[in-house]
Amino acid sequence: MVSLAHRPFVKMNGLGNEILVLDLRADPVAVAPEAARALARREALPFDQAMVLYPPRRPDTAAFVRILNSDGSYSSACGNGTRCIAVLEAAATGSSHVRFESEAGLLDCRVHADGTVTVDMGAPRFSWRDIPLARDVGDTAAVLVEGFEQLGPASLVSMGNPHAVFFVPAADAVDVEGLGAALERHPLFPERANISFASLTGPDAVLLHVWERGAGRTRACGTAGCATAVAAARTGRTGRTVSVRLPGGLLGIAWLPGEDSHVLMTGPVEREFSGLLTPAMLGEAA
Ligand SMILES: N[C@@H](CCC[C@H](N)C(=O)O)C(=O)O
Repeated sequence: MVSLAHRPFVKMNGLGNEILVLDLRADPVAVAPEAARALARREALPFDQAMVLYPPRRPDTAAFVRILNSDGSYSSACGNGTRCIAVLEAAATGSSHVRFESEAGLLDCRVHADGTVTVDMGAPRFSWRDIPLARDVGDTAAVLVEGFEQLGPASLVSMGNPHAVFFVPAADAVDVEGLGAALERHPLFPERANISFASLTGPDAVLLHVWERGAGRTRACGTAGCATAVAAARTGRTGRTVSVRLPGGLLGIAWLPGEDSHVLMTGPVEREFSGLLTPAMLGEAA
């Protein structure tokens, strides 16, 4: 495996969701799960997701993006990370309209004058095979999860990655770590799942705490914000335009009209610092 030492990185965050950007378009190499885990250590470059940019596979995109969680596993989607790479690409090209491709499909991004970014996150998917679930559970809008019936039904949805959303009376009071870790690996979810706990705080307003697959509790998760807004609208709790407040701040989510319609996510990003990866960060001998 080729070392990543001396490659450039940019450390960013999207509402406190810690994002490491590795642009490998000029010299593409695979990022092994072990390298991701080494980089995510507290003494290296702690991140929730690494967004790794590879040369585009389609002429109408800026890059093909691979996404790694801090535990070294792969994801097909990361909303907060997509806003981060959109801002970098817009700054590099001078264009406010940027498009990427990921395993989940095309990601159309608009960078606004105030620095916020809107990403077209694609259409939610609701069938048990698409999420995926271990078996046909009937209506995925409301599913009692075995062993966790006290939480009430979960709304299950794929935003390119699997999500279970529990609507609870007080999301602030939930044991996110305990329940999230157990539910992430529940047998109902063969590819594990991102676990959200949401409370309605007003008309079309939701408070959200998230346990992320492969990263644990995070200050924000863009795809979970989308999944929660979709689940809230689908179950009649809200309309299709929802404000989602996370510990890291606010996301605006709009699910366009129609069951097959796309979800637009808007929120800010922060660029923190940049540099070159060192052997020490990668856990390699210098
Ligand atoms: N933080 C992300 C989601 C990251 C991927 C997730 N942990 C998974 O494995 O599906 C976001 O902002 O969407």
